[in-house]
Amino acid sequence: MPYLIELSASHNELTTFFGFKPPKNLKKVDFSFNKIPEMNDLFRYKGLTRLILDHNEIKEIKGLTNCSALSHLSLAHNKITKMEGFGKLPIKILCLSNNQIEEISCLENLKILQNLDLSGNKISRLKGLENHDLLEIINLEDNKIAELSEIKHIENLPLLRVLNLLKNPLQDKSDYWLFVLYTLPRLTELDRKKINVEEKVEAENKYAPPPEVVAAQDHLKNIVYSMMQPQRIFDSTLPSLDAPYPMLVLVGPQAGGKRELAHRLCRQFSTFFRYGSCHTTRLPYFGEGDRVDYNFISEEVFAEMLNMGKFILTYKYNKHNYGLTRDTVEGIAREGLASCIHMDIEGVRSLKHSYFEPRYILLVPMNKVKYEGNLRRMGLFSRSEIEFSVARVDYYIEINQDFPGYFDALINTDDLNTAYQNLCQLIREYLGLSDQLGKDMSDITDFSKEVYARRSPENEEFFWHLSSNSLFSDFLDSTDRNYVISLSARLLAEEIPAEITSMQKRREAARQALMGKVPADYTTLFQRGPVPTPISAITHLDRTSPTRMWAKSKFADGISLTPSLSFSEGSSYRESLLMSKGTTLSSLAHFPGESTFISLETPSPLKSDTYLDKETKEQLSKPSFELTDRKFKVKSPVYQPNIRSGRNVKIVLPPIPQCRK
Ligand SMILES: Nc1ncnc2c1ncn2[C@@H]1O[C@H](COP(=O)(O)OP(=O)(O)OP(=O)(O)O)[C@@H](O)[C@H]1O
Repeated sequence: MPYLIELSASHNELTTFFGFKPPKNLKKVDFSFNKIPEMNDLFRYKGLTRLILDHNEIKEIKGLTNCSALSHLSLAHNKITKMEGFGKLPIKILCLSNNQIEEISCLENLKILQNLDLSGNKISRLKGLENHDLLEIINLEDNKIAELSEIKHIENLPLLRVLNLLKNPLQDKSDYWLFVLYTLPRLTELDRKKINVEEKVEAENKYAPPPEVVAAQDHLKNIVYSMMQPQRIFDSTLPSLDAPYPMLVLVGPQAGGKRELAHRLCRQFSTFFRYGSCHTTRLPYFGEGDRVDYNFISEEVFAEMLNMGKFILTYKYNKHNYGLTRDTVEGIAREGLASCIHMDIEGVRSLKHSYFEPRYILLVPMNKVKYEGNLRRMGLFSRSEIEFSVARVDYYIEINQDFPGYFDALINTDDLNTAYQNLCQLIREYLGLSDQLGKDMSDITDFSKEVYARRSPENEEFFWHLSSNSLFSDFLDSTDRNYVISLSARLLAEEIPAEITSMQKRREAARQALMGKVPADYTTLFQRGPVPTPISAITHLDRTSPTRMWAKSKFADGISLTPSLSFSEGSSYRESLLMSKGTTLSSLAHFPGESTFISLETPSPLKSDTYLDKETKEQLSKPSFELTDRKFKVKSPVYQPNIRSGRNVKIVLPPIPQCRK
């Protein structure tokens, strides 16, 4: 049969094959399911392209070296123990499944191999599969591959699309799936399952998360851990809900002068800012003080603090952990001051996810040669660390260019003194301070006190004149702006059903709490520990009864309360804004002066709270106190005023205007 092209002799009892003169054109041969124990030398079968010898009793691959056209060889279900005898054949499809092979070998010359089936063997390593640039499909099901690290042998196969590692011990590894997807990003099918895009993104985010994801995860983690702790109203929550707590964040590359500038700034603007020291697990550099520059802590303490929900943000730099704690910020806010903090860009990314709206000042040494020299002179960093830090200069500049507005200002720190002058100028502008005012910061508090002390219905006109011509105008304008910005954002944003339900629940809980009703179960769920009674913050008052406390307050001693929002129904919005921004009944209670009239203030959040319904507002605005002949008498306590700690220490927090994220 000289023209025979295809021969199928499967399912017989043949013990040998090709014991005849080969037909010239024979290309495809199937001798599967026979009893062939040994392969003959096929040197005469040069035209053979496909040879199937599955389900025989062959122990050794041999006799193929002259089959120069063989592209498909299948020897499944035999007794082969070694991969050998392929020579330089142009094999594209090789099936050796269900044999007794322990090691992948002799494949290096199969340069155009595309499909390899080694399932059902005893293979434990993937070594030997490298450099097969055309390999698209690998089936290694039911083998003994146990280590995820084996995957690295196939990670550079550019065309690998389908991989089967089912029934291998490495399947038991918890991160097997995502690890393989991350290591072999070009796969479309793994373990007979199509891979979807979400899984690929998940794998990428797990093993090489982009910085934005790291920051988002950090924020998420810190929020969750902090929510697991007893909840309280933070000192940094300003009475006007629309005004963010003022914060200044200096950001820039390592040892670029952030810390030094922050300290100098806080010294000069001590009536506005307090240095907020981050926590770190790195060792102190020469000259750095514990709790002065950083809080130096061990890895264990850091981890514990993290779990206890202490941090607002954390980040890693140079293998060391850094974090800004809630306590740091609240401690400063309690004193009525703004926080001045410095951190790396990683921290900023996380902080930008929070509700804080700081001013971010980028401090960059533009002269990289000088910066490198500074780093070297410090003698603290290795060569690679210095190179990394210098490279980060461009990184910071790129972020600033690529994301306009990401930082509020950029200051060149080549010369620290000039940088400081520029920084001061900037801060004065933010604070709305004229040069003259800025020169004597210590007067600010007195000045503010004076303004407030003079306030009364009689001199209201003077007050407005003053406030519209001084730093307070900036203060008010900024509050207005914040209000408008946040209001428009709120109006524009479409809430999803879950958000709407959540808001309704929160409003209801707030309403009920304000009405004096027992909070709903879910409210108490979060209050594991004793929830601080707002009133307890006023330490000089009787704690036993809120009502008595008010009655026994300093009025009796002749100290007056200046009206706040509680002239309320008739009071102007402008007034409300002014008074709500940190000027509270309790804070003003410290200033002696004429007691013109008194009424119990409605806490400013309530006044500005657009969520309250009419009925609640009316109830809340009912005066519970009355002044007759400068005497103070309790009528009926409608609710307990929500006066928080920290609200009564300083009058005005620095008016950092306009939020920008
Ligand atoms: N442009 C500069 N010229 C001279 N010295 C500088 C300059 N910039 C920083 N330094 C010095 O480098 C040292 C490190 O600065 P600093 O601690 O303020 O940096 P940092 O940015 O806070 O660093 P880290 O992020 O590591 O805490 C300080 O002694 C500072 O005086």
